[in-house]
Amino acid sequence: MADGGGEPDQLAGERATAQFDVDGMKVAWAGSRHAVEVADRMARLVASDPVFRKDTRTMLSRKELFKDTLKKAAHAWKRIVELRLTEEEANLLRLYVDQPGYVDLHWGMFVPAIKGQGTEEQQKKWLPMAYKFQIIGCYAQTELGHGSNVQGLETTATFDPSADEFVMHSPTLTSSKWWPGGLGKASTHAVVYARLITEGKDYGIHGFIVQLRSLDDHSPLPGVTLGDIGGKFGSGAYNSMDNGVLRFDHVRIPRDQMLMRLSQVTREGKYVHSDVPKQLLYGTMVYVRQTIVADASKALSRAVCIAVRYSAIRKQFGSQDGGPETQVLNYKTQQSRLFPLLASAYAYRFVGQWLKWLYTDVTQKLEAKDYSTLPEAHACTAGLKSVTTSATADAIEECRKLCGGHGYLNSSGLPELFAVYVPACTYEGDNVQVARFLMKTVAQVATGKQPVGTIAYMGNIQHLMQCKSAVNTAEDWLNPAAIKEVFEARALRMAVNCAQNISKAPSQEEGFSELSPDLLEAAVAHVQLIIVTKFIEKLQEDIPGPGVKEQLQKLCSIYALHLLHKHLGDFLSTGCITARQGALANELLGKLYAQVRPNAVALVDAFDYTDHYLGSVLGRYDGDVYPALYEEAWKDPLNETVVPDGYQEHLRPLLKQQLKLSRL
Ligand SMILES: CCCCCCCC(=O)SCCNC(=O)CCNC(=O)[C@H](O)C(C)(C)COP(=O)(O)OP(=O)(O)OC[C@H]1O[C@@H](n2cnc3c(N)ncnc32)[C@H](O)[C@@H]1OP(=O)(O)O
Ligand SMILES: Cc1cc2nc3c(=O)[nH]c(=O)nc-3n(C[C@H](O)[C@H](O)[C@H](O)COP(=O)(O)OP(=O)(O)OC[C@H]3O[C@@H](n4cnc5c(N)ncnc54)[C@H](O)[C@@H]3O)c2cc1C
Repeated sequence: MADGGGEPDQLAGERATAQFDVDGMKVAWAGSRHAVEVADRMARLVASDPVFRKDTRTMLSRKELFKDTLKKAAHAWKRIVELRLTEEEANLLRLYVDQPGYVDLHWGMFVPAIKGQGTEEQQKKWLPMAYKFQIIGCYAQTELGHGSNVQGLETTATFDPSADEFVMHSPTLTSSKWWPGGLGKASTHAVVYARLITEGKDYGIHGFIVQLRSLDDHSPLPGVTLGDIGGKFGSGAYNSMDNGVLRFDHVRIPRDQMLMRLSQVTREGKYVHSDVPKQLLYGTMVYVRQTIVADASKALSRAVCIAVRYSAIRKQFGSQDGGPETQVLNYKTQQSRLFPLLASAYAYRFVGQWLKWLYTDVTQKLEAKDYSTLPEAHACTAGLKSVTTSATADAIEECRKLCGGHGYLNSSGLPELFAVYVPACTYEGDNVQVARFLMKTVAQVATGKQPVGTIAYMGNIQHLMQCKSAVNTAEDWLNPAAIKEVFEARALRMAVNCAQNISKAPSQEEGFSELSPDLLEAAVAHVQLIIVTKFIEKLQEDIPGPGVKEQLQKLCSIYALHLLHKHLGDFLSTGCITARQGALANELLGKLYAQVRPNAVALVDAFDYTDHYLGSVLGRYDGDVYPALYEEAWKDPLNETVVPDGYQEHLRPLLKQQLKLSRL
């Protein structure tokens, strides 16, 4: 037993109570036995390499942190090349290095933008250089004056037929590119979004590949002003990233650096639009939003892993007769706050896996010039991105609170995790696009068109507008069909209500604007239905391993029923359930929490995170929390001297003066 009541063996005891096969759950979480093996190997590779240490990261100055990020990125690349890692392995290695940096944007947005919007010829020219890191790229879309409103961007790319070149220019202060990651200090190139002007006409926003820095000495090219936009929220955290500012003063680039898959400018300056839909301009955002959903489950599962393990270690208050103190995980309030987050981590994981499949499917269809599923892919990625990121940010903060005071220490890993994660709510936009898609679908259903995919349920309008839930006992809520029906009815009724109210407005745009808060709620209901449905569908698959499916069934019920409890107002006001049925759902939740309790530690073990990746003294696998907390404190630079800097100037004179006064 450790000093002061911490019991490392406590977690071994917790693991012994698990009622399922943890290895089987690891496979369900990772997606396949192969995925577990690769992830495990890459996580250990990173954890055992001293260059990837991150335990003092929050104590570094911004400059030190940035240099450390450059070092880690270069070292990661060296290992990738030396070990001839596959793309899958390399992606995982970067994930476990766990330090935001220019490489995220290079691989995550620059390369996909060229792949999605470049012609075959352009891909052949630029991608090999990007793949070998002969150039470093970023994605320069947002400006000081406009972020969400992409059509409002002001940077211009004016074609000069006499030189066969585009002239890139920043005409106003607000047209300065502002925010792009990797732009400030690292990138040599960018995909820049600018208004295309040719033959005196403005054709709107298009993408251009622009070289920004010399490949010899990294200095900005003539006419290019570059810098970092300054420190960001939290210590360590996203400050490792050089989010940047960029201005152009009549910078010339060759015509063939306009990304020309969607539209072209001819040698004479004629603008030609191809048969590819113009929405593909936003294709990189669909791609990256899909990865952001997958990242949500990673961030959430890390926070939950820390909070569950620590809650099993931490004890507060004894029994009335002076018996042993209670693990805080045994408090019903702790369970009712923590277990829905545990269930959400699994729910987001499975919806993320499905979304990856959807994206791959859409990409294959686009290659075959079938654009029919693009609107649904856009709505799903935008909606899921928005719902999962905001819930995850809230959940990380909730996990911090669930760890009490120690959760507020940097060494718990939770403050930095929150600070790194929270901008995910902001970048890549909000939910309004989903609502537009829903309103279009409602209008199409009214004309008799049968919707497909995630909106197929809307075709069942006759039933869903009128049905009443048949739930009569708490256990009836264990039936996935009962859950699905009420989530579908709620989402459809909220969408139809919005459509009806919009139709009463003087114009559709006014209706949209007036009802946008309600539209947002309808969009959230639709997205929550998708998450619940994909979890239920996952359970229809063959899931090997004793007890694994049973645990997932419990988590699925918890995920859905906690949403029902949280949004009870929606379910009641749309008449989908009665107050009694709502109370029964809550009753079942309490029972499910008790059933999850003995499995909680094993359920977070199934995430298979190394202590390095978790980066938390509270979430250690061995549970030896108190000695680690104690040891971490002494590493703080403030403890380098016993008497602090500043004592002679500010403390000593004060104390002496007070002493003199008291002697008077
Ligand atoms: C690697 C990890 C780190 C990530 C770092 C983050 C990087 C970034 O932040 S990059 C910058 C991201 N920027 C944004 O996300 C901007 C957010 N803004 C939006 O999404 C806006 O709503 C935006 C741009 C779609 C509005 O576009 P605009 O053309 O004015 O609007 P709109 O008329 O609504 O849309 C036009 C059509 O395109 C469709 N559409 C919009 N977006 C997409 C899309 N991504 N894919 C397919 N179709 C789309 C709409 O549904 C609409 O279709 P229809 O005409 O059939 O109704
Ligand atoms: C850490 C970080 C990294 C980033 N990386 C990149 C990058 O690599 N490349 C890049 O180009 N950009 C990047 N961005 C920029 C990011 O994409 C934008 O911040 C984002 O799109 C939001 O735009 P904005 O900041 O202008 O907010 P605004 O659009 O000004 O939004 C402010 C508020 O207004 C609301 N709002 C805006 N329009 C509407 C509307 N039509 N209806 C209702 N409400 C609305 C928003 O929801 C928000 O609440 C990054 C941002 C961050 C924070």
